[in-house]
Amino acid sequence: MAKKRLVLVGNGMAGVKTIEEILKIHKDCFEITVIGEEPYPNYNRILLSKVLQGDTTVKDITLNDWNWYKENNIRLFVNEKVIQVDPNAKVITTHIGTAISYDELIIATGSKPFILPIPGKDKEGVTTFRDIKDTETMVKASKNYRKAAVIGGGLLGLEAARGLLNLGMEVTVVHLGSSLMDRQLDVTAATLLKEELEVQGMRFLLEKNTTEIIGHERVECIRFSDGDFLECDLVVMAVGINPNVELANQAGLTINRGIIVNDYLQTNIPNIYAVGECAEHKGIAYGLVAPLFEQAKVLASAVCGSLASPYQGSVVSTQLKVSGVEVFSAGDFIEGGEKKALRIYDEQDGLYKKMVFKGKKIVGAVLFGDSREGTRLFSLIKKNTDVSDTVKVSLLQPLGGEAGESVVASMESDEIICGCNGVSKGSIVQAIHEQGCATVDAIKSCTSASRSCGGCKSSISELLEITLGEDFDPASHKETLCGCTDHSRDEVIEAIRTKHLMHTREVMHVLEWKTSDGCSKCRPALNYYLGMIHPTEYEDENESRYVNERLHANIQKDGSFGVVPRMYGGVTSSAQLRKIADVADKYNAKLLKVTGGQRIDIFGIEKEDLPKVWEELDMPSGYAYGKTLRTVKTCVGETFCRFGTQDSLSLGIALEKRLERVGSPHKFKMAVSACPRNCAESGIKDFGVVGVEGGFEMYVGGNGGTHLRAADLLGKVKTAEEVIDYASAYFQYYRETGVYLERTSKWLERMGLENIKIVIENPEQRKELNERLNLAVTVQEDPWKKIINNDKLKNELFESVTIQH
Ligand SMILES: Cc1cc2nc3c(=O)[nH]c(=O)nc-3n(C[C@H](O)[C@H](O)[C@H](O)COP(=O)(O)OP(=O)(O)OC[C@H]3O[C@@H](n4cnc5c(N)ncnc54)[C@H](O)[C@@H]3O)c2cc1C
Ligand SMILES: NC(=O)c1ccc[n+]([C@@H]2O[C@H](COP(=O)([O-])OP(=O)(O)OC[C@H]3O[C@@H](n4cnc5c(N)ncnc54)[C@H](O)[C@@H]3O)[C@@H](O)[C@H]2O)c1
Ligand code: SF4
Ligand code: FES
Repeated sequence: MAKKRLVLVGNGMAGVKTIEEILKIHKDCFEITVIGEEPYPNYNRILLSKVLQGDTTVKDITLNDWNWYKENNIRLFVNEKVIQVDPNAKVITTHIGTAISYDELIIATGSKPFILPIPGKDKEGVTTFRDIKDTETMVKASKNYRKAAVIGGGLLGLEAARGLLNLGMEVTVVHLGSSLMDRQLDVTAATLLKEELEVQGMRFLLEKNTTEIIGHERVECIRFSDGDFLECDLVVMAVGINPNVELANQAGLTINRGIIVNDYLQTNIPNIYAVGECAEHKGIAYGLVAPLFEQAKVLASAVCGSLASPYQGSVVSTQLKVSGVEVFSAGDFIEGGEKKALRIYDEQDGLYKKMVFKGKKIVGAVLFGDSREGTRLFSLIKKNTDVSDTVKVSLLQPLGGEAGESVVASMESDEIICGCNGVSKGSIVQAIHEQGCATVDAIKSCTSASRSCGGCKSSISELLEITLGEDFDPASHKETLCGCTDHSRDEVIEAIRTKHLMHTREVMHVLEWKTSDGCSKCRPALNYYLGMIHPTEYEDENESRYVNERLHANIQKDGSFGVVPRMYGGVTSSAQLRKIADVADKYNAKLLKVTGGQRIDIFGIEKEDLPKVWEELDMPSGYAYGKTLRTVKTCVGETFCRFGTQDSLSLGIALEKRLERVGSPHKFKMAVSACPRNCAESGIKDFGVVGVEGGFEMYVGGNGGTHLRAADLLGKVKTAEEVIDYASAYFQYYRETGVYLERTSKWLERMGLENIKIVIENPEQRKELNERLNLAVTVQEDPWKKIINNDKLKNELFESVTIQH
């Protein structure tokens, strides 16, 4: 008997997933034809954000390559757009006249980005962000132009903006509403998100309605309804999507927003189905892959005539794919009426967690700053679990109770680990036991987990470790420096040393980086490692640093900057205070604030005024923005305090002078207290000193921030000189062995206190560490002075801002 002819229009994520599911059920049931308008085989659209951000390449996001179609006897037509369906003759026709008959037809034409219907929308330099072509347009623009405006502060707009920042552009996100990601976040989470992204260098214009795109051939600026302008030479529209129903309309299918389908994805015309973003089920057209893949499974069963369970709609969860930001949102996250919220908000550390309950059930959640509980909460929401017997706040802690315990370990077998592909913990454990999967890639091949957004990779890796126990081979789960390379941090360091590599580009070239320019993760890390290894030869690459370090000041919420001059040991003078007061008045500072590190922060300085402020202050930079020694906090000590046993002020000042300016993997905070009353809080510092009878105790690995940790005792010495000797060796050892962006609290736990002690207590090694640190110290120069004395640098960094009124 001749096989039935199955035709798929749309070679995208939902359509091809349906074909994969069909092949799993009946490999040879159909003669399959796929027609796609794009010129590529099926690729992972989700990862275009990662391509733009420089974490992967177009080559690496193919889901099914050309061979896959051949191997499965699928006829593939690319670069062809289907323009007609004749449901009576059961024939489709493409724009170049290819006519194909079908018995069953699946329409999976996805969505079209919404384009604001405003004058100038067709100008050169205006793009959407939907496919490979758009991504390439943006990458190309970033090579020749500098100022990008992203219209739309939703998931897509923010991921695009992060990518453009990584490509070196100045990026302003223009958003219509008053808070970002308004479809996924409440106002508190959106505010925290905005603050975090501003720190990363993104600018925002909220409550702005774009009315015109202005320019000759190419965009030069955009105009808003309130009369303001924003200069830009690239505009990315990310203001939502509309189901692509053009073809369905022509075919006579019933349409609302999308193509109306029933619980088996059938349209109103027999033998025609719709799946993915183009389909509308019970009034909803979904825009995330998890529900679309659920639809694909149901449709595959239905088309194959298997007993399919009906599609009943989906609860969705989202995560923003921007490194350094953890945001999670699921279900119905806005409280009110019957829906009651439970919130935890740690304002100081920027952690926010909210659950929304309706009766006995949890119906929605928002997490900011720490999204580890997202998988569990989403599972409870999806399963409609009765949580009335649970202490609700415990839902935001790992099940085992112990903070830090693995969330994955405490998950039930039927809980979902890979949200995109609907793969449970049980299925992954089964693949490990029964199919011998021992790596994340093997799990991906066997179960599809981690095949889409990749957000579940770390959980899968953890599950492998838990399940395989001693058989777990960490080498096969080697953590690479970032997605641009297969090399780990240690391998990169080794290559820099042995091959004497001297430039980030050289490292990328010699180690065959997968991206041409690296990304926001590897560039700053390479810049640090190169400087640490070749202190006297390497020339720091300012452009590889994050914005605060590049501009040597702390960017604030409103785009102005905070300036913190150095005050050794927290000691100042009336002359310094007068200068600070004068500068604050002259440059309209909005706030003068004593910081937690005992320094004065001058807030509200405009970017272009920074060099003048520094010049007039005539004080060294306090490095409040730097990955280096921040401050040495001191108590007044024996000179003034009746309890003091040591001179904490002199020691604090000496330590600060010894270690200042030298780069480290992350910020490094110190304190010296002159007695165990510990007024300088030495127990929560990276290196803290406490004066005791007959000497000093030295404490290490403390942290008073998000991951609160009491410091461990490193040892006791008799003199201030010995403290400086130990502290310097400790700092240098951290510089040499720390992973970039790893605080000492984590580093210490990774290395083990005893192992660190063996090195630091060894006089020979301590001497060598000090010598290597001396070398790094010799090349340090005050960055404020350097910029003041260099007109070129000054102009490059501090030219005026782009927003005009
Ligand atoms: C940059 C970006 C990042 C994203 N990140 C995430 C994420 O992190 N998580 C998540 O869940 N979702 C994410 N999404 C959304 C996700 O990619 C989509 O939901 C998913 O791709 C939709 O699948 P689809 O098959 O319905 O549509 P598509 O993948 O768009 O496929 C439709 C295909 O049909 C083709 N086509 C259309 N009309 C015709 C025609 N007449 N003839 C022939 N071919 C035609 C189109 O060219 C296209 O290739 C992201 C989207 C983008 C753009
Ligand atoms: N990480 C992820 O899950 C992810 C990433 C990217 C894209 N996506 C999906 O891709 C699709 C498209 O994303 P999106 O962000 O464009 O859609 P969206 O609808 O989620 O967000 C669009 C945003 O643009 C704003 N907006 C609307 N009109 C505007 C105007 N005139 N000026 C300024 N802002 C305006 C809206 O308020 C909204 O916040 C969505 O389905 C999304 O879920 C998901
Ligand atoms: S730590 Fe001791 S010496 Fe220092 S101020 Fe406090 S009480 Fe005085
Ligand atoms: S959660 Fe997206 S691939 Fe697993």
